[in-house]
Amino acid sequence: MNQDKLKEQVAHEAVNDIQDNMIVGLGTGSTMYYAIQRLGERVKDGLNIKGIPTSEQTAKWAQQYGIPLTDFSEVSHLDIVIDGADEIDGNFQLIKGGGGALLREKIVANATDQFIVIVDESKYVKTLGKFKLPVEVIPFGWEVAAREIEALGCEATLRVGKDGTFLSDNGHYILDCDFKEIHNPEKLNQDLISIIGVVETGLFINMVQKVLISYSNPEKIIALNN
Ligand SMILES: O=C[C@H](O)[C@H](O)[C@H](O)COP(=O)(O)O
Repeated sequence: MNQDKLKEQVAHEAVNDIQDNMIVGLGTGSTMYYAIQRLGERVKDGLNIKGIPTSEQTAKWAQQYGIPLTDFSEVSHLDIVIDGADEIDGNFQLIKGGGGALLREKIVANATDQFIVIVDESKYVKTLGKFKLPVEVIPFGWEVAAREIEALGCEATLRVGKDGTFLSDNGHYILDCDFKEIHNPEKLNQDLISIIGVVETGLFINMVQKVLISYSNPEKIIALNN
């Protein structure tokens, strides 16, 4: 089975957890696309929910599929948040931000006690770090922040988009940091966040309640509860 099919299956499974009257955090990325599409079908069939999107792209898809949206001016707690990830390890620690949405994703994930992560088998790893860790930084003086980040033991590359330097939805830059292997994600997160100019990191530490992983051979979805 190809990776897109695995993403679709795990996304559909997660959407089964959504019930009437819930406030739902909607993550970002290609796996979430399938969840948004499926959720839109359920809304069409009468499911009454409101979503909070974690990116402009997700907001567009939600509108396209007829999902009513709300925001933090109306809501302070979310009943459930569903999101993809770039890597997850056996301790439920995550790397996110491959799509640049890590800051809003972390704000939304922090506002629930039901943060559900959906991944295909390729994202479930023994040690985090093969995927370059996205770190969101203020554009002014980003070079200084990058040098301090590199002093922690990585190579930090400024992300480039199709129109030049990539800008997050919040108007910030993203540094993709190649640590190779991250053995103490909690400490690294602390060290990074204490650097002036760093807005947020793609390390999601002790935030996940449940992960759903789709496998191809044999075909199955495994749920791990934290
Ligand atoms: O910024 C993007 C998000 O953190 C995504 O959740 C992550 O990159 C996974 O995306 P995808 O489902 O496209 O692999």
